[in-house]
Amino acid sequence: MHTIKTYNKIAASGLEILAGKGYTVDENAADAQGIILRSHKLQPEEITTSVLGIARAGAGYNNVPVDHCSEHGIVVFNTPGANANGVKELVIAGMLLSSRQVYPALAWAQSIKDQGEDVPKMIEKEKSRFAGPEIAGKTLGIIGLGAIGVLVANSAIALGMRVIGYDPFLSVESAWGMSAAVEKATNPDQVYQQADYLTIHVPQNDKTKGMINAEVLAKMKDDARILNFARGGLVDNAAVLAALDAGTLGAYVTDFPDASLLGRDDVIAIPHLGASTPESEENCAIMAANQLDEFLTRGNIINSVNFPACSMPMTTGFRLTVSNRNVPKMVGQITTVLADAGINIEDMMNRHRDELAYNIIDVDGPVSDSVVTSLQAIDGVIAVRVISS
Ligand SMILES: NC(=O)c1ccc[n+]([C@@H]2O[C@H](COP(=O)([O-])OP(=O)(O)OC[C@H]3O[C@@H](n4cnc5c(N)ncnc54)[C@H](O)[C@@H]3O)[C@@H](O)[C@H]2O)c1
Ligand SMILES: O=C(O)CC[C@@H](O)C(=O)O
Repeated sequence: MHTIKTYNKIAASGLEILAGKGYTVDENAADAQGIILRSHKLQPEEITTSVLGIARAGAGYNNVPVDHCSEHGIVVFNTPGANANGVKELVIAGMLLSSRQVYPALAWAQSIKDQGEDVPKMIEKEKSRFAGPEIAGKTLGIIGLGAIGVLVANSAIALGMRVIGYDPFLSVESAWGMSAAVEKATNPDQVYQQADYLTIHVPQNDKTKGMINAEVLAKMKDDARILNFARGGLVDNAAVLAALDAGTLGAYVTDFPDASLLGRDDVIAIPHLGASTPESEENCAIMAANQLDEFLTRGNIINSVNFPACSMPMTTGFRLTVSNRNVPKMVGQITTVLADAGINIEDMMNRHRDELAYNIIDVDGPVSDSVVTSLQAIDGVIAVRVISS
């Protein structure tokens, strides 16, 4: 049976699924076939040649060396939407915290602890320093209308806000789930210019890194508040600090603070708690465990970030999976090897995504080592697995 190596604290409900199916789950495993992790920044040298699949129990996978995995035919999974509600709730809290100055107000209240009977009088006298606007009637701008962005949009509408969102790759699922009251921007500037609150919910990648920079900040209202529950690298912290110092930005709420952001009343620094709820942690762990099990035991790919979705029920007791570069004549060469070995294909699925393709082939009998060697020898084939039930 397979071994799964874990990094970070993965919810027991997910690990129990794997243990219940006979997997060995071990944070010290040396030659695991699967890895489950959360925010651990996985290095290529930590991925042994035994690894077939890696499941990120969460949405963002910029801590996994995906290109390296693709080169070696390792399938990387994430758990879309599984922690979206946890993040949404903290985003709403972040808007309220930054608006009503809850953070400096609480700190001040604690600071007068030794003032004895004067405390109630001081509170009434000083409270006006911490007044702040309500969010109802204000405009929330959202960049990225995926699992989290849509939930935030719908909740903000329910709280009486006007919501304008931008997502050039809006999925059908997001469109179905989003309130019709959400206004669709055709470019991000429309969002930046109108937002009283701006929240970003996009993945961090080469195209989005540093997207909130001095140029964007210059387009925003002077008292706008920015919320970043996506990734630290999306925001240019130096530009944010300069805008806060210049009084051209109201506040910055971030789940990804670095040292430069700490110790200020106008920065609400949260230690990456967006998905730290029992519900989100369990949802992510269960989804990650089930996807890894489906892949390791049946070769089915669900919610991969580098390979195409490809799954079908096992029609025979003998299955082959082949990953290959997405170039012409691969299927022909693979099926020829099987035909030459007298192996009959009962069912087959071939899917591709960008530069990679994946084949599930159910055959009528055992596949010998020499057939596997012939398949591996085809130029463009990355990995071959034999699975039998
Ligand atoms: N703070 C936390 O604990 C926490 C938890 C979950 C997710 N996250 C982060 O939030 C991100 C979003 O999570 P999600 O579950 O909503 O992911 P998702 O994949 O469901 O949604 C991301 C959306 O961003 C859109 N997008 C991509 N590039 C864009 C661009 N340049 N401009 C506008 N939209 C763009 C996509 O089309 C997609 O709809 C994750 O990638 C992760 O980094 C953080
Ligand atoms: O595992 C976590 O706590 C954070 C997960 C979050 O950053 C994500 O991208 O899903």
